Amino acid sequence: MFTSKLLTLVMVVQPPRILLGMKKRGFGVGRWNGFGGKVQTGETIEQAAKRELWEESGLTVDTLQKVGEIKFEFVGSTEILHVHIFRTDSYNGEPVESEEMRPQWFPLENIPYDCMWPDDVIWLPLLLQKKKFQGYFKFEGHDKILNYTLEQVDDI
Ligand SMILES: Nc1nc(SCCc2ccccc2)c2[nH]cnc2n1
Repeated sequence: MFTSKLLTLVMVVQPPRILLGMKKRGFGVGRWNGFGGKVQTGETIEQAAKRELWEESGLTVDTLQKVGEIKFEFVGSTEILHVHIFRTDSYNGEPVESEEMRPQWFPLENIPYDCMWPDDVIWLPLLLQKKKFQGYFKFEGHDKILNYTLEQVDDI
């Protein structure tokens, strides 16, 4: 019996650069990632994505593009992480460090995949090509992908 946990992830992309945050604590600590977290009761997934982006980076956005959904299973856990992934090319404000994240711009030609979740190198190129996708990754621990599926979709 698996339960599902709704999470958001926002990738801020302004070619030729991408804004990532170094996770300072909690789940995924020590890895560069987009900005996101849990969906709270009473908010939509998109509202949660905008809230988490603001809380973690200080940025506000008018619009987010929904680009993907990935479900993550971790061996030994009955909780599936259902991550809704968004992209934005425009924002208001300037990135500021938070308790959770230290933001930094990276050239798209030099994304620090070695210091990110190991699945990111598989799906992030689709986001950068403005494709829409749906995926499933099964992890053993936080470093080893046992198997995965990833497909492009027309609508997400
Ligand atoms: N890129 C990426 N992100 C996540 S969790 C994203 C959602 C999240 C969860 C908790 C705090 C902040 C953000 C991953 N999990 C397994 N592979 C992964 N890849």
